[in-house]
Amino acid sequence: MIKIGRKYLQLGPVLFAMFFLLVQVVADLSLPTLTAKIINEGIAKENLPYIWQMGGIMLAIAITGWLGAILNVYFASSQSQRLGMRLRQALFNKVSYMDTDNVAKFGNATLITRTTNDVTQLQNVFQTALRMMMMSPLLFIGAFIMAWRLDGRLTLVFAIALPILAVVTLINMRISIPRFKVMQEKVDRINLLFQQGLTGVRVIRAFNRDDYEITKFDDANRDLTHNAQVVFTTVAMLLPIMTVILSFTNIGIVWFGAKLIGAQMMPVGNLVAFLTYATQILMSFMQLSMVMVMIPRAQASAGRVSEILNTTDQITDPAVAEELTTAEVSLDFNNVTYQFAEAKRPALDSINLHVTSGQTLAIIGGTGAGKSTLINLIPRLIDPTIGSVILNGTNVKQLRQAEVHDLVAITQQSAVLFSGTVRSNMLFGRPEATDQMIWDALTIAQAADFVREQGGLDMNVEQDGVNFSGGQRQRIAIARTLIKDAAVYIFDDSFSALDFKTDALLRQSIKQESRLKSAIKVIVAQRVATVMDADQILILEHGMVVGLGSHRELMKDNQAYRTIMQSQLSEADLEEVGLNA
Ligand SMILES: Nc1ncnc2c1ncn2[C@@H]1O[C@H](COP(=O)(O)OP(=O)(O)OP(=O)(O)O)[C@@H](O)[C@H]1O
Repeated sequence: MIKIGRKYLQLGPVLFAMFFLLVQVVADLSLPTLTAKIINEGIAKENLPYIWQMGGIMLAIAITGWLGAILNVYFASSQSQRLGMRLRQALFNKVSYMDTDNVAKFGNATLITRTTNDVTQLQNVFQTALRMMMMSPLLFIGAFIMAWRLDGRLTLVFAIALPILAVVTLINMRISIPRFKVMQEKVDRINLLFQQGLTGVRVIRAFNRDDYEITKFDDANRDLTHNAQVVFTTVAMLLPIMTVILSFTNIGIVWFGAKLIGAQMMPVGNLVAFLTYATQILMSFMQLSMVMVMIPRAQASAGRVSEILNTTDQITDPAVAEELTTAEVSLDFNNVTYQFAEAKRPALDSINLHVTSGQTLAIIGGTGAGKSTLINLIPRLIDPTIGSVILNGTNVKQLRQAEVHDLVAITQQSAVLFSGTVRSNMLFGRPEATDQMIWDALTIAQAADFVREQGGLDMNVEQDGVNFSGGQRQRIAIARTLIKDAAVYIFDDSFSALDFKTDALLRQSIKQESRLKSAIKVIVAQRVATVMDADQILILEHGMVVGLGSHRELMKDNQAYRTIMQSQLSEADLEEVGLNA
């Protein structure tokens, strides 16, 4: 937590906050003594000029203290808000560049809780630190010294009151601190269930699991509520206990004070001032204990936030990046093997590929064969466990990630659209694109007609593109990939949501578009019809290459390819390609 404070707070404003706090504390501590003086010297001796003079001084001190308090709150609040703002930004930046593996390891729910809830905890504790945490010890010690100066004998009352208060506070902290610490994890769980419930709402409904999900959420919600109730009730109980202790302390002070006054050993004003100091001592002690309860929770939040900020990514820019020396487009896989961290066997095993400018590489294979893993290696979303991926003659590991991302355009398996308009989604692919360029890309992707019909480029796109059909979403996502000026265009099973005719038209348009002529196209597909006219067809099975060649070559001597053909094409189609059913 201290590290976070040192990194995100500004020294100047923090010193100002401390200074103004000191002004307030000095004012608060001097007023009771002046009250004693006014009573002892002014009221008791009926010295009106003295009362006026002292009254004026007290008013000036009160106003100074009040200004000190306002300015302290101003600096404390602006610093803690600034810390929150910068911390949220740092987290967002970190997550934006984080390895996809790390993002998956944390999970969306906790990343959101940590960026919102945990940062708010830290913001609150720093706000409190710059005020209460500094004020309470100063006030406690200061009031004790002032009370001692007024009458050392009366301070013996605290020898009874403070130990009782300390024991009560310790018990309170022992109950509340562990529960405060786990609070964030319980909020995580709520977020996770809520997110899952929202994204999976259709599946849940289709399987009639609404009650099950609702019960699960209810359990988590009750758990959080119960925990919070215990914590806050325990902390709240401090106040009435404190009031009782304070009342008994005051009774003790008045009792002994009256005796001292009766014996003419203490003036009346001192007793009045002493009572005020007693309140300040006990109140600041209680405030301090409440702050102490906040610290472990904030410490837990600081740990959770730092865990994200300190995550080391496996995929980083090289210390000295290489420059691409050629504009010649090519893609090579040299003996590439990839194994997921916890997996028993590689998802890809010894893959060798050589694709040249203008070629289309199609990748076909069953579910889990390793198709997505293979294409994720191209834009360096993951790095090979063994071997290398060479783009335009250079190992992608030697290039800056931004350069690799510039060279590769990709449409993921599930089309992701952002809330905004069709235009804003398209500009995501190419910020400087004109309307004409956008329409051209939409036309190639067979999306122009329905976009025109449904409202044009300014048509609203809702979050996740829910106001489009699956096929329409897919086509806009493809258009967004096509508008980019890239060396390699990748379509990860992106044509699966399209009907046969649109699929064929789209591939035809991509082939004819002169801008895309020299680029490499990588098409992952399940349908043979989609891959048949590719220059190279790669057949993957359990991460291994079981066939690589053109349709004609594979038809001749590749049993795996022939089997896929037989399983997918009609008898008439098989006759046409020379295969009997
Ligand atoms: N994050 C992961 N951790 C561990 N194993 C994984 C992970 N992602 C994928 N795998 C495994 O790696 C293998 C290849 O997965 P991949 O997603 O590349 O298959 P795919 O051919 O694209 O499948 P599909 O056609 O179903 O999308 C599978 O056996 C899968 O279970």
